[in-house]
Amino acid sequence: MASPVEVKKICCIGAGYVGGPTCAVIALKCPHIQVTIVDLNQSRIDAWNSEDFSLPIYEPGLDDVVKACRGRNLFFSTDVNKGIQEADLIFVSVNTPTKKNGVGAGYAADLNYIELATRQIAAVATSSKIVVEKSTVPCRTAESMRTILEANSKPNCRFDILSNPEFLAEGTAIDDLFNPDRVLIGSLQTPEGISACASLTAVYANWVAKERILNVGLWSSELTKLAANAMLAQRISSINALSAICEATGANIDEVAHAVGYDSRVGPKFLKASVGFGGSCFQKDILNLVYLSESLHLPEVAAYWRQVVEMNEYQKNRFSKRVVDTLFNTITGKRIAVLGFAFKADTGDTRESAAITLIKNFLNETAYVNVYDPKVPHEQIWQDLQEAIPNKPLETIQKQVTLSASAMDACLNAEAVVIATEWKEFKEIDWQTVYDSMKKPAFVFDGRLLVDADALRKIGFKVTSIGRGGV
Ligand SMILES: NC(=O)c1ccc[n+]([C@@H]2O[C@H](COP(=O)([O-])OP(=O)(O)OC[C@H]3O[C@@H](n4cnc5c(N)ncnc54)[C@H](O)[C@@H]3O)[C@@H](O)[C@H]2O)c1
Ligand SMILES: O=c1ccn([C@@H]2O[C@H](COP(=O)(O)OP(=O)(O)O[C@H]3O[C@H](CO)[C@@H](O)[C@H](O)[C@H]3O)[C@@H](O)[C@H]2O)c(=O)[nH]1
Repeated sequence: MASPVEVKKICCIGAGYVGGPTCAVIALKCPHIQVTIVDLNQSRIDAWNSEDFSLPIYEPGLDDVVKACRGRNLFFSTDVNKGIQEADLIFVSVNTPTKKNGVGAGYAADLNYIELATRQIAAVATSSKIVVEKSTVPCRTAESMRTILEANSKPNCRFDILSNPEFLAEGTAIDDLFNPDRVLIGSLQTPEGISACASLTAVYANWVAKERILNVGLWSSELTKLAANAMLAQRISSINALSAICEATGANIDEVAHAVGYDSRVGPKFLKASVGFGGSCFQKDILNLVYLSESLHLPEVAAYWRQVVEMNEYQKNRFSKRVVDTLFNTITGKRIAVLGFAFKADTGDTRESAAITLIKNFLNETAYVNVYDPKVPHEQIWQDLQEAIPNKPLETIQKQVTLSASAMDACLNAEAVVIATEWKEFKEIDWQTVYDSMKKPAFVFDGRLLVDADALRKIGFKVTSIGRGGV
């Protein structure tokens, strides 16, 4: 094996939900390494550099990490070329959304941002680099990156490509990065590939135990990321499918999940029934896996994974329908308070949030909707609703939707409260005051199994929870 390069300067291309927190934590844990995070988006970089630390993403504990190292060994910049030129190791952490047009539209990952970043590395690098795929990509993307880099490299520039997918979850990103279940590094099993892998392993070894750093082949690493997300999402769709049976039979999904999860072969995590999973990753990565399976002429495999996403759509629509059915089969002209807009608690991210589908369905039934979320900016909510309902002008949507300043405000004069995100503050609301301010009968629909349904019933609410008999 060639002796591994000691990494002294890291550049991360993409200052988003992954690049920002991941590389900020590397800077914190490796004070001897200079870390520069670059992005084309000027306003995002300005926010990362803002004096009052109003960072572009909300993530508990992130501001402390950035405060500890920004200006010391952590830098944010729009000068992508300089970042590339100076680094020994480059993380490519750009977005890989689902393709909207062309071959594979609606399923395949859009690799345009990966390709542009790779071409930029090839064009401006004047010394050898280790290039690390951090973004989630289809299996064998590293091969395309290598072809682009090798076809465009200058003399004496060598590029070694690694796959190092990220497993952090939003809302717990800092904790996940401090104490990862595992760090996965995929490399070609050549002397150079193994040496590059050793260089990156040495970076993580500053704070991650060696036995948690897994070294595998490149393609296994790329596929593991898709597989991990598919299997996590599959658990949620499985428990959500069972929640429908619970509602029809009088069984209680929390009791079923608890008892099933007690089996050590199953385990208790990711068995919380909900109004449906959201987030930028699960749906995108499963559709990516579906596309991969179809491209490999494995239609049964594709159908198997597609069903996980279909079950999720069913769950969101089934929940909205239960709201309408319970409110005497019509919500026309009725006011519904939707508590939570983020796809999960402790994040301001709304990508693929179940709340968007619920609100769209309520507006379709010509209801009025009050929305409150403690972290999602109002412009984001308008943007998401406009994208979800492209056939209605924003002004029309705004006639039906009010953005409220608090949960209490949202519930005022409403006929029903729908809990779409499991923010802790919704558990702690003064529900008696909410009840007093609502129209009667006052309904609560708990899409997150968050509140104490029996306590609310004692106040007078009619309560319907996912996976339980209602009212
Ligand atoms: N969000 C998560 O929790 C999460 C977790 C694990 C993996 N991932 C994966 O990580 C990748 C990034 O996700 P994200 O949520 O951070 O995306 P994001 O959209 O928040 O950030 C991506 C950033 O890359 C920038 N960018 C794109 N092309 C660029 C270029 N050529 N040069 C410089 N900057 C460029 C964009 O401006 C954007 O700010 C995706 O592949 C995603 O699937 C995301
Ligand atoms: O028991 C559960 C667990 C989660 N969810 C929902 O599932 C979605 C995703 O939650 P979570 O996985 O916690 O957040 P993400 O930030 O989307 O993280 C997932 O996606 C990331 C991006 O690929 C991966 O890195 C993480 O490992 C993976 O957990 C959210 O809407 C949750 O509310 C449930 O409904 N029930």
